[in-house]
Parts: sequence; C-alpha cells; structure tokens
Amino acid sequence: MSVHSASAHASFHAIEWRQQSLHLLDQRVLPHEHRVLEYTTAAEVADAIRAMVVRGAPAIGIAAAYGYALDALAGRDLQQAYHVLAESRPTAVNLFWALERMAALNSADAHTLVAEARKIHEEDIAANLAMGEFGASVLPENAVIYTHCNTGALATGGHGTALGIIRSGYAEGKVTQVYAGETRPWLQGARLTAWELMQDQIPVSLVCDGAAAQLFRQGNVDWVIVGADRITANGDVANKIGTYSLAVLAKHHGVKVMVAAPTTTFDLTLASGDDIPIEQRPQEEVTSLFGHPIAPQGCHAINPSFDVTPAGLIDVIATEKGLIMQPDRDSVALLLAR
Ligand SMILES: CSC[C@@H](O)[C@@H](O)C(=O)COP(=O)(O)O
Repeated sequence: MSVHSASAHASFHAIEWRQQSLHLLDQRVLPHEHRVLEYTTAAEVADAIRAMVVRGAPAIGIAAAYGYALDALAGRDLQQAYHVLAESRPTAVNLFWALERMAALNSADAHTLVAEARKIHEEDIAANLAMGEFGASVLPENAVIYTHCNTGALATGGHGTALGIIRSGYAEGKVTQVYAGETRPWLQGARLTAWELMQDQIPVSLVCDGAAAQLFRQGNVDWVIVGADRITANGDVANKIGTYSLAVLAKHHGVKVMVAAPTTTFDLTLASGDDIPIEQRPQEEVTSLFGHPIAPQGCHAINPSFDVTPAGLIDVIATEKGLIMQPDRDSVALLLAR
C-alpha cells in the first residue's frame, strides 16, 4: 500500500482576498490559461458567479460573502448587495446560506463583515478536510472511483468535497484510479478535475459522459463520488446535470454512490428534491462549444444545469459531521442535529 501526501493547499487560489479586493481565478479559461480577475463590488461578483468565473456550490457561497463585504467596505446599500448576489444563480443553497450569515451581522462594521467572509472561507476548508476523512473511511482498498463535474479546490474553499474524499483516499493509499466524466456543456471534468488530479499526480482517465455505463458494466468502478448543490430534508440531491443518470446506472450495475457535501449544502426548508429550483442556462452553451457553433444554426436546445437524484439511489452522504448511510428524512435530521 503506497501512501501519498494530501494537502489542503493547492498550487493555486481559486478565491483570494487581498487587502480590500477579491481575486478570482477565471475558471472559464482553465487549464490552458491562468488568469486572475479582481473585483471590488457585489454586482461584479454576482456577474462573475453567473458567468462561471467562479463556480461550485461552496465556492459560490464564499465568493458571495466576500462580494457582500466589498459593498460594506464601500458604504453601499447592503440590502441591494444581498439581492444582486442572490439573483446570480438559483440552485446552490450555499449562496443563500452565506448571504444570510452575512446579513445577520448587518449592524456590524465593514471590517467585521470582511472577517466573517474570511471565516466562512476557512470553515469550508476545515469541513472539506473532515469530510475527506469520513468519506475515505468507507472506501475499500484499491478503490476505483468515477466522479462528475469538478468538486475540488476550485469549487470550494480548498481540498474539495467529492474530490477531497478522493484526495484523502489517495493519501491513505486506498484510491488507485479515478475516472473523470467530461461533464458537458462546461466540461468541468475535462478542464478542471483532470487538471487538479494531474497536479496532485493522482491517476486519472478522462471519459466522455456517455462512457460511464460501459465502464460500470465491465466491473471497472467501485464507487461513484459526486458533490451536491442542494440536499433536501429527505436526502434528495441536486447536483450537476448527469448525476442522476450516473446514480441510475450505478444502481443497475451494483456500483456504490457517495455524495459529498458540507452541512451548508442542506436545505431543510424543502421537503424533497421536487422543490429545488433548477437553473436553466442559455441554449448556446449546448449548441456551441466555447463560442464555436456545433449544432445547425437555429437549432433549439434545452440546458438544465442540474438534476435531482432521489435519496433512494444514494448509499452514503459524507459531511464534515459524519456519514449519513442510506439517507432518508430520519437519518438526515439525526446527523444535522449533531
Ligand atoms: C463542491 S462542488 C459541488 C457542486 O457544486 C458541483 O458538483 C457542481 O454541480 C458544480 O456545478 P457548476 O455549474 O460548475 O457550479
């Protein structure tokens, strides 16, 4: 069994607060271009979230908290800051959780709000490291993992959720191979997950999304591990479009499914996944590939950014508080009450 080093400190910062401004690594142009953009207003940060400069549920929440702090520093209207940020993307509940936490300190001075945003950022890294250990504990030796989208240091404060479990599992010598689904239409798997794993020298093979069924049928995969954008009271999970199909395929082939998410991703106000708002993104993201048309001109497309996986298809939800085995209303409530 080989043991490798795992670190929460990636060689890049997806989100960085420097003096009085927010710096975001532009995830639209990775991995071939390393471009850092600077933000000084909540409205600009909201645009960055909508445009996918920064993405991934926890990272969206952290960026929104810093965006709110930026307007506090400039003496701008914080109710307006709240609304502009809340309207950036609808599905990841971490965004609304972070804004609520900032708004609860409304009477505080701007520097206290900056400190709170930093705290949200740091707490997310700590949560990922704890989740990584819990999640890795259920993996067998020589585990082969299939993952979807990007859930790594780019999508969080650092380390990652699903990718954090893969990192921790690899550090413990338990993970031998990772398959990364390319994740159309934004190709987070091909551009971001493959890049993060290769930087850490974790063996990764990129596959087309459509290749998952064949891999599972050949018995090549032990666990599907994915992140989440919102988990409802009954354990249903909204995550990147394509997650639901992976869970159905996994069930058919006896592959286990783990969802990794901090408790900030749970929304107990919603009874089930049917109530989760699913972001619909522009058709052009499907009919073209990074600005290059691929479908016939005028072709209609639909582009839901997320889908809902029913709790019954999920074996484990890993959080920083521990594991929820066979998630349902009772097991979710029990863990969150800890
Ligand atoms: C730790 S990230 C968890 C989820 O946010 C992730 O799986 C995902 O679906 C990201 O979607 P994205 O559209 O790239 O923001």
